[in-house]
Amino acid sequence: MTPPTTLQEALDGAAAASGLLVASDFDGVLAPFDVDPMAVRAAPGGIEALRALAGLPTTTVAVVSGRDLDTLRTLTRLGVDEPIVLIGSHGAESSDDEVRAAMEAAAVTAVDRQLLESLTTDITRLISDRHPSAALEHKAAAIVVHTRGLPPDDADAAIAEARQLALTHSGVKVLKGKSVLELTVSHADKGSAVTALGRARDVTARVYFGDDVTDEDVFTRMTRPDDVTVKVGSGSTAARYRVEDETAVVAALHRLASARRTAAATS
Ligand SMILES: O=P(O)(O)OC[C@H]1O[C@H](O[C@H]2O[C@H](CO)[C@@H](O)[C@H](O)[C@H]2O)[C@H](O)[C@@H](O)[C@@H]1O
Repeated sequence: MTPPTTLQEALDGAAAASGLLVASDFDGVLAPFDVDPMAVRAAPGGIEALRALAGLPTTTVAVVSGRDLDTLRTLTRLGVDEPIVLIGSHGAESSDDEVRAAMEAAAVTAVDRQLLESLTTDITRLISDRHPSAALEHKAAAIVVHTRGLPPDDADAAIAEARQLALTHSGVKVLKGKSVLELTVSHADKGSAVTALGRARDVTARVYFGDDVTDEDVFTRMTRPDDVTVKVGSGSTAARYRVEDETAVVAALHRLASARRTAAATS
């Protein structure tokens, strides 16, 4: 069979799979950025499209994020009884038992928590003494330095100094995201969590939307012919397809839901 050449063809192909996993990153993919991380809201229609997909037969839906699980639930407004899997803290946390079991070896330990505590003390002092206009976000397994909205020189200096300081704490992983430097003690990654979910549900096609470096862990793991990997926005990527922004993601999700509904009705 000729491989699909456009995203639409690829989505239509995935829609006909016997078992389908549809997973999406949150910030910058389902939700536009905001200077205040807690003021973020999902783009209109995105969560509704995920709900529509999750209601279809043999279709697994997940929202995957660097956010804490609790924060992700609050921001997506997805209820605990809804059949949509949440994967938080870059794979370290999940609402799904099988994903949690698969990621157990990467769980945060008491030693990791101690490391995070001492790192947090040092980073908090650095930011309050030298970069008070940068903001800090505290998560279960990480501390995040936020620089969105700062003049570029100030942002660069805050990130560079925080990175230097983090490197003096052996065992801390440094993730450079969009206007953020995430300093984490987690050993998990989104790619392992998403592929574990796909295995647990026995899916034959997987679709993933992501925009940032941590989503590349998913893109590089999803290389089967029927996998559809979609990078949102600019920048180099291992994804097979690209869309411009959150609005295009919502449109793609609705198209996928509609094609899968048709496939289910005719099978
Ligand atoms: O994996 P994601 O769902 O993409 O989460 C990655 C990080 O997203 C958040 O930061 C980003 O969104 C903020 C709100 O719009 C924005 O202010 C920041 O500049 C972005 O990088 C979140 O705050 C981080 O904890 C996540 O790791």
